[in-house]
Amino acid sequence: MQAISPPSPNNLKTLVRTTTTTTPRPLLLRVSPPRLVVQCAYRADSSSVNFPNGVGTSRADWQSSCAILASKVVSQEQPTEKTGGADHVAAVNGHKTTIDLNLIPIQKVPDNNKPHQPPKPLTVTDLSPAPMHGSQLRVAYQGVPGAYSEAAAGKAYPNCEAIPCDQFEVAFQAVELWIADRAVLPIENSLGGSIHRNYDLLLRHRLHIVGEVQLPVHHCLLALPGVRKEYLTRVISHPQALAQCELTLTKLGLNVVREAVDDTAGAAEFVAANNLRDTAAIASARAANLYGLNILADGIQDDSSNVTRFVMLAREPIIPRTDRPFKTSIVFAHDKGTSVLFKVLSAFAFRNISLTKIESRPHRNRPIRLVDDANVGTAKHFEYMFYVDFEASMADVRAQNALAEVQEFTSFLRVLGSYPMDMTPWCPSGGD
Ligand SMILES: O=C(O)C(=O)C[C@]1(C(=O)O)C=C[C@@H](O)C=C1
Repeated sequence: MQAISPPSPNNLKTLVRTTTTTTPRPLLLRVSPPRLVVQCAYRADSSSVNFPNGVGTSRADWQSSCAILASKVVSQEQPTEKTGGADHVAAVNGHKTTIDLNLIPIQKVPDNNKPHQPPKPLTVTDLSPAPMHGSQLRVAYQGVPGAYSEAAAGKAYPNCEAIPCDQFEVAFQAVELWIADRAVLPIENSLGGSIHRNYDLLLRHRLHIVGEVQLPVHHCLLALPGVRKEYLTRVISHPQALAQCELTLTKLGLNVVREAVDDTAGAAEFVAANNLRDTAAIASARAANLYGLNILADGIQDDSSNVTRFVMLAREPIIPRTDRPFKTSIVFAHDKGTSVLFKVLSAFAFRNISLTKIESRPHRNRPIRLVDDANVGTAKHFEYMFYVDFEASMADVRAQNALAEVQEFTSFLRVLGSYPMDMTPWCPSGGD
């Protein structure tokens, strides 16, 4: 198996930005230094139930504690420092005063199969907040047109204006600064696993998850017209796409260098714009169409039911309901690391609430906990933030009680969102 070249930030920027293609450019914002924003959405009062000895109470204890805790849910959002601000919008495509939000999808000219010249980029005067009435919803996504995230934005919000952003962080900021109304971001893939960057950004920013969409991801191997597999020395794509196609690439005899770039469609654009005859891109059929590439191989994901789950983010949460299936996403931490994990998870198990996802990320504020033992030395435990998705609405009393109990065992708890589950019929061959 070939090693994937580490994505050097400078190279990545160069890859996507030095192209001369006529497609819309992604939105670029200057990103402020990372700050951890911590807020507690649910709290119990000070008369909370304590478990003697920390661990090891019986199931009966747990259940009675659940009943006691039932009345203790207090919804309270702590005021936190706002991330971003108008002053953060400064560097856009290398210019201080110009922002490029070319939003109109490229149309094909039927006879020469070349894209139209795109409309003129928008300027800084277009940075005013979105008009609330009679206008299209503006949806930020990471990548360039033809990216799967753009397709996910279209699935989540048909007829929206899709705003390309060069990084995930920029998509968050676009919503915070009212440049966009929503962001649609990948969070996990059935083959490649979690998109960790977005888990970290969910915590750092104050946006709310207001929905999810699951998009079948159907990858193609794209190259310039006339290029054959035998000519290839390199395959470029988003790291997730490379991971999702690794076995198939090997089966196709493509034991060539893999190189990671910012997004799949950006890879296609790069191959086309630089007339690379030794390089193929993994991207969607739509990207092939947009950038004038041929499809050398179709459906090259290692599993035909390859699906990426995206979350929709907004400045305000939606009001949870109980008349349709809802999911709730939370993040929590505890001073004693993983030792409370069982207690937290049992709060859901005892109420028959199914968990759909558990993820852990390093606790950036306190990554290591030292435990001294005079006899044997010092144990160095890693500390985590735990992300859990469960199948219940926050309007459901079971979920409220479960969270009241969870906060008893956690030093930090935040509800990231309670939102309708994507229940669209299963259609894995649906393509991109
Ligand atoms: O590069 C793209 O086209 C994206 O939309 C990003 C992304 C991802 O981050 O996982 C989205 C879906 C696919 O899983 C591959 C890549």
